[in-house]
Amino acid sequence: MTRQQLVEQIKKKKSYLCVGLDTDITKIPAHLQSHPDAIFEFNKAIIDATKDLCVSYKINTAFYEAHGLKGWEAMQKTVEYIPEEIFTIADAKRGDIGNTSTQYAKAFFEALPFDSITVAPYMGEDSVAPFLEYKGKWAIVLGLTSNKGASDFELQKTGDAYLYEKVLSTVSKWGSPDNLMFVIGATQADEFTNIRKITPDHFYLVPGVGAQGGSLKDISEKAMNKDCGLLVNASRAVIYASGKEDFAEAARKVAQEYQQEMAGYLERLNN
Ligand SMILES: O=C(O)c1cc(=O)[nH]c(=O)n1[C@@H]1O[C@H](COP(=O)(O)O)[C@@H](O)[C@H]1O
Repeated sequence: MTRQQLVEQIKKKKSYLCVGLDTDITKIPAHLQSHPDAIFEFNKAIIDATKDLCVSYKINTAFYEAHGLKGWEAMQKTVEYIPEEIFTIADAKRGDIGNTSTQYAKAFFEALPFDSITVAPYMGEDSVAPFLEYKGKWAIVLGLTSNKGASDFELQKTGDAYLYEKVLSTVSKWGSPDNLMFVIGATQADEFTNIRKITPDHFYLVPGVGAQGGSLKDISEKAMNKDCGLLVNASRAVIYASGKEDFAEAARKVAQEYQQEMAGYLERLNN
């Protein structure tokens, strides 16, 4: 998917919501747990209930890989079920020496039809480059993450800048705002303004609202750019809104609350 197509979807749906399909078999409603294709059945119901409210789905591959071959099959069926116009993210956090990254890129961009993949930048340019060679596909590189461990490396100073600042300014030269995004945790509100200064044009994938307590308001007010420039992810807050038979309606209700709040921030952008 191109940047222009993504921006059009955001405008059309008045939403920059990404629903995270972190589908944990132990957390899905009891009546589905014994289904032979439980993960896909759950995802299908969530997608049907939320697809008009979000512009992206993020499949966290860990929750699928944990089930071996059956999990990979559920992942494939899920990504193929997602409507064409919705941006798909393989949250796989890959990155290795060049020839290995090339195989990861084939796995997620050719064998599976994802639009994008999350990538760790620690091994440098040759580990990220293979993900940037596909037209219409994206690498989403970890910038400043939402977790406590972000302070172990990302928020350590190297010279007079934080390591994450160096990652943003260096990695942004490896691709363009048309094929490269950054992960910025919603819990890192103090840094949003600074981050936008370093990378004014890039899209950010922003996880950490909902269960991790990050603020949609903060990120939207401080880090939106003229194209919106944000995909805000919520996983548990949406997909586990109810653990009962009404799980899909409950997910829709939460997604709708996010979408309506987002419509308000997008409206301000236009004025
Ligand atoms: O790359 C990610 O998606 C990611 C980066 C980050 O800094 N923090 C973070 O929570 N994530 C992912 O975003 C999702 C957040 O899930 P919830 O906290 O349930 O909304 C999970 O799939 C995490 O693996």
